[in-house]
Amino acid sequence: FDPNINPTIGASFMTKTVQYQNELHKFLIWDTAGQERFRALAPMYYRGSAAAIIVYDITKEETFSTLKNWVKELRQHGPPNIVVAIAGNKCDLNDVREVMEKDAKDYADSIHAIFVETSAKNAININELFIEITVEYIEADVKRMCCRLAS
Ligand SMILES: Nc1nc2c(ncn2[C@@H]2O[C@H](COP(=O)(O)OP(=O)(O)OP(=O)(O)O)[C@@H](O)[C@H]2O)c(=O)[nH]1
Repeated sequence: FDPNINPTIGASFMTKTVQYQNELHKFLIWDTAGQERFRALAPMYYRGSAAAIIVYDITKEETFSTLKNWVKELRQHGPPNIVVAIAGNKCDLNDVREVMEKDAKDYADSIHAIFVETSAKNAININELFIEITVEYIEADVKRMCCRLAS
């Protein structure tokens, strides 16, 4: 975590490896810029993706509304089997919270998305988020394989 990080220009790339059931799973991550002026670039990155993490700021209600637009866009133009996860970030700032955890969780459930509140600053629930995505991706993959074998 770098408190003085500059806003993302276009997109930035990073990797993260998580361990789940004695296997290592490597994520190749495109962090797309949040600013509206870069919005048109996002499809280049989510088009071939296995998962998308949509992040809002629990201290800013408007970021939760923007998130809903991203969900709509992903559903319309993203890969059909993409795993969607919603992260309510900055949960270390609970005293200035504007988005209730229950409201966000109810919304995530309604669209069958993974939901966690995170703090990039205090490293809360970051690994858990990636583990949940790993589990959902593996389960979906197993289902796909079973369908292929059955047909
Ligand atoms: N308190 C707190 N501040 C955070 C946390 N995560 C990010 N920030 C701060 O929030 C600001 C924005 O963080 P960014 O990572 O640039 O946010 P972003 O949404 O990726 O922005 P773009 O790069 O423009 O897409 C920075 O000042 C960060 O230091 C967190 O978990 N807790």
